[in-house]
Amino acid sequence: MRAYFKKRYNSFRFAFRGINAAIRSEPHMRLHVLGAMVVVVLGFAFDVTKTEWCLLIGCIGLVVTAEIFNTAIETVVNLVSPHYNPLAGKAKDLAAGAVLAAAITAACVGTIIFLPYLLALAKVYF
Ligand SMILES: Nc1ncnc2c1ncn2[C@@H]1O[C@H](COP(=O)(O)OP(=O)(O)OP(=O)(O)O)[C@@H](O)[C@H]1O
Repeated sequence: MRAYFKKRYNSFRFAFRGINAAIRSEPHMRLHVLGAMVVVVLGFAFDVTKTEWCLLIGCIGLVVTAEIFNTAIETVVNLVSPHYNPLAGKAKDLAAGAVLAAAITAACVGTIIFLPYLLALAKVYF
């Protein structure tokens, strides 16, 4: 039983090490984290609804998860194909495309949620 919990504990430790490695080594990941912080601050500032929080948190999770998978794929590709290979390039392009698709989705959701709040704020001042 003790060995079981130690194994589960180590699995979490390795997973957090992976997230930490992505934040430390990937400038894009740091940009995503910064973007997530801005979204959370705006969420509190505009006092968004519970449903809107769920959508915003879901989008943050989607983008961060896509970036971590992208980093993992890039790392494996660099390991198995350090020299030029069209398939290696395709794998990296696909992984980067997944991040872009997630980021576009998040940008659309963010615009739909925050634009009405921003317009209402603009009406108060102008
Ligand atoms: N081994 C390779 N063979 C063929 N094309 C490659 C190879 N490595 C990279 N490429 C091409 O160069 C592009 C950029 O690759 P790179 O490894 O610099 O990733 P990146 O997009 O700069 O990632 P990041 O900035 O997140 O590290 C890839 O999307 C791919 O088109």
